[in-house]
Amino acid sequence: MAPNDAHTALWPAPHASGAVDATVHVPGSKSVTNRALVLAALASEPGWLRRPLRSRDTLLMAGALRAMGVGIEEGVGPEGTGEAWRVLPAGLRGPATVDVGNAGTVMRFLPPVAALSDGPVRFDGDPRSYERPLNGVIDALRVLGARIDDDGRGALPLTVHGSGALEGGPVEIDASSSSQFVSALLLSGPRFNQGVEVRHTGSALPSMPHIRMTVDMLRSVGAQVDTPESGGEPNVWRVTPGALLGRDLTIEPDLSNAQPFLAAALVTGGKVLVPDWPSRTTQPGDRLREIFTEMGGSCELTEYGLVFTGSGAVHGIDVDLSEVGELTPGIAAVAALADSPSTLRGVAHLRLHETDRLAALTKEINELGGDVTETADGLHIRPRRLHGGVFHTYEDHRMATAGAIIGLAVEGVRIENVATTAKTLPDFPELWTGMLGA
Ligand SMILES: O=C(O)C1=C[C@@H](OP(=O)(O)O)[C@@H](O)[C@H](O)C1
Ligand SMILES: C=C(OP(=O)(O)O)C(=O)O
Repeated sequence: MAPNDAHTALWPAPHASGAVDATVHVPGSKSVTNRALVLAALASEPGWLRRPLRSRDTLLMAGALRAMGVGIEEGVGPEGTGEAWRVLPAGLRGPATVDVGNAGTVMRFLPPVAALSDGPVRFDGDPRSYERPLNGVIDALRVLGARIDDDGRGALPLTVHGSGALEGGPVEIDASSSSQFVSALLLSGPRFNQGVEVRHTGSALPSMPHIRMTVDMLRSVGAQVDTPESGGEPNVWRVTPGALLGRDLTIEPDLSNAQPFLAAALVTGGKVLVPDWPSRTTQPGDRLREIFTEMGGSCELTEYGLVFTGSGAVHGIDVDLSEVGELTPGIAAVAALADSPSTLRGVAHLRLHETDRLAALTKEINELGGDVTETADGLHIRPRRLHGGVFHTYEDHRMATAGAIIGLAVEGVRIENVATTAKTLPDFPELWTGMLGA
């Protein structure tokens, strides 16, 4: 295949001839892997990441940290089992160049790290990365003492002129367009001279579980973090300055990437086991147990993992997805196959994700004969009999997996650029056909 053919190639989405019955080993979490890499890079001693996700977003994060002088070596892990990365923190260096691709975690989490380096760090990325909001991070870093050159749009490309340290202290931001602004400032906060106090001042903050993930992971490497939940003021997070420990961390499976496989059990009336589903987690994908149960399935968390079983019936749902926005494309796909209408709410910020997900889902499901309308903050989905056709993906991994869910139930769906799943799940086509026993 010529280099650009992958972008226009059409993948015939497999149609399920019966109920699926499979065990699917889902690779590590993108959000946990990229936080673990940042925290290990900022630590005062080496650490291990076991079973890290190796996908475009996490390889970009590792590459960027290496460019700033951090050692990230291939290893087999302290017990000699499983793939692992050994992270060797070092004085952060500039000049360096960072390619963020279209990874929200890389473009938001790394400018604060770059502010701690001893020289200029240039950030650039895919065309879409220029359109994704970064103003919360840029403005906050300037208030906290950083020098940043950008073109004044509050977005990429930009250069952070690191001076070896950052003063830190209190800062107000409007993070209503992305929770990643808050996570970004908290993750590097222990290394700022005064730590950091982040006060969110805008309208509702999305993706709260991802902020809890940031706080949990900071605490697990020894940081002191005060949060609204720990008795602090609403919308205020405070991180005390201090050294971070190097940890030996095993990365949980990516529960948002487990979504299409659970959806397969739901829409085919089958059964899927996802091994190593954590019994306690901050990942938003854990909410699927409740959401897909309401949509017609049932699940059991066993010693082997999560067993999700479809009943043969798929019901519509009325749900606020503001906390778990990244689950929207997969839920919309299932809702398009349901026996009653759905309303998905609280996700206006998805217009600023990998693509405008509300517009993309509406257009692509309707082009297969569906009846979806956009609302101010979500989607109305009235199920209709769908037909085959091309499902465009707009370089959005979750559009590709949403199209694959529909393809299970609708013959003749062809997914454009299924390779875009490499952002977080490079093995998707193989895992999908493996699940179907093909
Ligand atoms: O911090 C994270 O790892 C993420 C936070 C969320 O971002 P938004 O708050 O921008 O939706 C989520 O959608 C994204 O997939 C991952
Ligand atoms: C919104 C997402 O990614 P990002 O980390 O690029 O924001 C996502 O994975 O659904």
